[in-house]
Amino acid sequence: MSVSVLQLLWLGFLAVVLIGLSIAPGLRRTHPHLWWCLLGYPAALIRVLLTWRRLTTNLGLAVARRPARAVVGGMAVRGDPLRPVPPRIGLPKLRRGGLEVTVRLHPGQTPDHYCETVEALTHTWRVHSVRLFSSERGFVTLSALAWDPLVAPVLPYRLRERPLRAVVGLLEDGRAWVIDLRRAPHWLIVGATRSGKSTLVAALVKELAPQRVALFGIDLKGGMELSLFEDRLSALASTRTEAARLLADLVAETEARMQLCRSVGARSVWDLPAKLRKSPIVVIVDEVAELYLVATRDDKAEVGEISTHLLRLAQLGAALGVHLVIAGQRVGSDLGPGVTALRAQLAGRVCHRVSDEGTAEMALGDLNKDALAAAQRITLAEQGVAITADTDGQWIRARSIHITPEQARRAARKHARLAPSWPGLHAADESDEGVYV
Ligand SMILES: Nc1ncnc2c1ncn2[C@@H]1O[C@H](COP(=O)(O)OP(=O)(O)OP(=O)(O)O)[C@@H](O)[C@H]1O
Repeated sequence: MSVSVLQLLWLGFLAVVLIGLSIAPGLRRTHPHLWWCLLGYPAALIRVLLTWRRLTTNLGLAVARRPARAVVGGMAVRGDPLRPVPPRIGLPKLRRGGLEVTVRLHPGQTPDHYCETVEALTHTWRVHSVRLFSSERGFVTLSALAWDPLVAPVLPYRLRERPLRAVVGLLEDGRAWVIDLRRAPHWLIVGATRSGKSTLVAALVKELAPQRVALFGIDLKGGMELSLFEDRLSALASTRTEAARLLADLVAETEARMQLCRSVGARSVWDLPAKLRKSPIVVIVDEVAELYLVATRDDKAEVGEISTHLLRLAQLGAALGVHLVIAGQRVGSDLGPGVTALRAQLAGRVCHRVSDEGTAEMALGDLNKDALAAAQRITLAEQGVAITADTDGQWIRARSIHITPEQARRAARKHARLAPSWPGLHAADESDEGVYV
């Protein structure tokens, strides 16, 4: 019996399909991105194209060419069109761990019509999530993610190093999570114990360590957390008195920078001529509530002083290259009016799992109620997961890279020579090492 070429092709095709089906689960577990390119994306593409008409009809997004009303024998009748036309879509594009499809809106439709349908799209396409954005009038882009990238965040690529910018993790939409101090000069990071605050701070310090930045630490838990990076810090305050002194000095430095800018007619340190330019300063405060605790009358005076200094640094610092990163477990309005006033200046926000509503409210309540609800849904098992928002008020789920204390300590030690000496902030070494502003 002779086998025709057609039969051979058919057998070959069958073999490829069977091999594909048998290796798919293992490949998905071990090499999810490869699985997505080879098998997941083609299957999802076929599913999107095959279900589009039925999906949009069921969701009311397909419209009839003719009006739904007609005159029949002198009567106006209204009914469902027989064959509504679905909105036109382009070919779904392959994206890292997902796909993207652009939809042309029917006349009269707005992106809001699609916002309500993302849940249905997620189920029909059998993907982890669907997000929607509109970058061009008359079109919306539906961006689907095949799985939750926050389960095991791996940075897909390295971004170009830019001063005061740190890649600290992954966003839910698959992009890198960047803390950019030029964009949002001051940050508030909150989270209950074991929620991942210190890991995030470690990731931030590890990224800032190779840059020409002066790092300062205030850690009233006896320096337990920030002493890891001591080699790279220009100063570390571990008592409240030391913190008050350090903050007073930093305010004096900020005022000196202001004078300097005024004398040469610059509007910010970034506009200063290169030879006058100063190292940016990043002040990291761990467990901010400790700074505001009042037990005795003497404490009250010191807390008032610290509160004023922090507020001044936050108000003046943005244009003068002085940045605050304030972290804490409990940051509620009960700590005093100074904290609420400070919060207003901290445009960058990160809220991990929190144990009290007041702290989540302090971090996100003034931005978006949805963000607040999303933060309250973070579970105990989701260590490192947080809701983050910066200057544009948009919020998103994110997860920091898991940096161990040892990795952070090693990075600090490696770049210790870049720590400018304080006071005076003289560069510790004059080599070309590090990223310049
Ligand atoms: N991004 C992450 N991915 C995976 N695990 C993480 C992540 N961040 C933190 N963890 C885990 O959570 C543990 C606690 O994290 P971390 O010490 O950063 O919490 P914390 O909020 O600073 O706690 P505390 O306030 O008690 O110091 C870490 O030991 C680590 O095992």
